[in-house]
Amino acid sequence: MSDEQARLAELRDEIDSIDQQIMKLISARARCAQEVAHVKMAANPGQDVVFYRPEREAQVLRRIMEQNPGPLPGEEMARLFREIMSVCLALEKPMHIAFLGPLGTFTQAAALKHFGHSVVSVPMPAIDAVFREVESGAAHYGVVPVENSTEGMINHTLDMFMSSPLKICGEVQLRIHHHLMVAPQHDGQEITRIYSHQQSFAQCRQWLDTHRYGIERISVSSNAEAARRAAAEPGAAAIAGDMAAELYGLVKLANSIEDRPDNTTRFLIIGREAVTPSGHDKSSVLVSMRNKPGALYQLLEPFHSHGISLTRIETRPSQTGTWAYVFYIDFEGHMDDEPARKVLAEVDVEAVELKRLGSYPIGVL
Ligand SMILES: O=C(O)C(=O)C[C@]1(C(=O)O)C=C[C@@H](O)C=C1
Repeated sequence: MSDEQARLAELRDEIDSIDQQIMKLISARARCAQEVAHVKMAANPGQDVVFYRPEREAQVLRRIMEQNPGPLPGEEMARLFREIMSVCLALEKPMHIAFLGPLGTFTQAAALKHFGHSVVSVPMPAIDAVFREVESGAAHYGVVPVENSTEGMINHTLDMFMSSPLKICGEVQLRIHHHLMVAPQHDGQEITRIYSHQQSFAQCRQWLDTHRYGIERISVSSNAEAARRAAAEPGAAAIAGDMAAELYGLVKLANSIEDRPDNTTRFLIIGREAVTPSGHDKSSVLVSMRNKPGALYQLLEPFHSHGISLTRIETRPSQTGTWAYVFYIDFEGHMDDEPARKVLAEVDVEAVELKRLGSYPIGVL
């Protein structure tokens, strides 16, 4: 045996022994999670127990990132623990997560990034269908896109909150990489049309104008649908992401063709229960103000005087009156925190309607 072989054998023995320890520790952790489930059930006999605790998960992931000794990057270490928690939660109770489908969309990728892979992810045909699935109790939580760094807000999602009783329980951001892809059996053939979602076309406009100018662009309901068509039709290509490429077995002709390298979409997790403070939270409210001079000032002034930072304010037409508007506001902190309570009490006095959409941990991964 050469020196190299001897050293490799020694290191592999060490890895085997470490794996053994990791396995024992993960099993011990899983038994703890099972015990947590028993405690939760005993404390709420006969009730619909909430097993998923977003605030606790965020705390665990933050601690892992803070204490990670390296050489693995903190985010990679947290991703491993994301999956460990996901499988522990599945032992307590398998979670059904509705998402804006079909299979292979970026929303599915976001759902798996947020909840880990040990959930049952259920594709829905539209954003309102995701809301309905969670409202009816058929799914525990839902995942919907809310904004893209290139294209702006997804108004359909914002508008759903005007009528839905659901709460926002979390957020997750996903870097969006678009690829131009074709079916392997059609690779090398002339491309006569490209399928994609209109948002993806918008995010790749410059690249397409430069590299595939003049080829017909056909908007379809999702990137995954675009990939499905490209898989079946000669002469067709799709712009879609990795999940869709994998699902339909497509080959990439060009990688990461989005015009902006930081192209990111933010998704919301919607559920039926409010989330308790995690220590690093964000809140969302919808406010409808009287249509009079100074209304916006009156709305924003309490946030300023109590030192609360707004992270977003969007205006949407109200669904009840012509030229009436509602403000969709995100701010730092949890609604149960004293300053936020005071602000919302003051806003409530001036507002026609104040709807608390939820407080939730700021996305960790
Ligand atoms: O702490 C809890 O309440 C648990 O159920 C345990 C645990 C975990 O594995 O750490 C699992 C699921 C919850 O979403 C949060 C944390």
